[in-house]
Amino acid sequence: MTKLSVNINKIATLRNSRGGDIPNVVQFAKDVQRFGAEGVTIHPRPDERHIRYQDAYDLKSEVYTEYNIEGNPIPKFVDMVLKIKPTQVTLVPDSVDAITSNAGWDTIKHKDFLIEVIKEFKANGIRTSIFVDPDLRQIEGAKATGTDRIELYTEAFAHQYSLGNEDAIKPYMECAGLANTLQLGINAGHDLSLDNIAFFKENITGLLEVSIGHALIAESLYLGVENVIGMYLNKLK
Ligand SMILES: CC(=O)[C@@H](O)[C@H](O)COP(=O)(O)O
Ligand SMILES: NCC(=O)COP(=O)(O)O
Repeated sequence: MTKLSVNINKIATLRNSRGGDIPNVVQFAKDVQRFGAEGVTIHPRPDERHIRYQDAYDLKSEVYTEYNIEGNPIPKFVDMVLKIKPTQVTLVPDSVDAITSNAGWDTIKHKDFLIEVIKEFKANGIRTSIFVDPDLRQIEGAKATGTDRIELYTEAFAHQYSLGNEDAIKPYMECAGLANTLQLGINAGHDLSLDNIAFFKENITGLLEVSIGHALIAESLYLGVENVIGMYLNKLK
């Protein structure tokens, strides 16, 4: 079964745009869970452009499904995650000024660093996942870090699929096959949408979780949040 984790970054973007507390991020997280989401994902960036560190603390008591905090493991981020102890932490090698996540880890070059930071999170009972490109060498490197799971970075698939290129799924299928052999859990995310999620899901064996935000929030502007979450859940069955 593939769990749907709703990334609520863009709710925070809208909230911050007027300087107040509308829409309320915590209430939105409560509502998406009530509508059937099986997880809530946030990605507090160092500039707090959308999710603030305080949001991460505020959400802890209200997320009763799976709580996934994503980010680059800079000291401030690591400290915050160790204090909150979410269900899962997803490590993403974002640069501070990145407009959005745009690359997976070089799990070979950063092996020693990842081993240490993953060990610390696991010692605190936090499930670990690392954001990776669909590259077999990176999957092998991920196994060496001791991570529980990988998150396949799906932007390349989403873009090519939107152009009609279904072959773009092939690297992801190969990487999923290797991950299953290595007993690495498989998550996926970035630019997944109502248009591409069913095709992705049906081709990826062992997909445990998808985290979806940008498209889901945009689709909800037209179709409604509860309706859209139901549509994703149906496509993930
Ligand atoms: C890692 C990833 O692709 C997403 O988790 C990320 O949260 C998107 O960040 P923005 O919402 O800032 O684009
Ligand atoms: N890890 C991916 C995520 O949380 C949401 O990415 P997107 O759907 O906003 O592109």
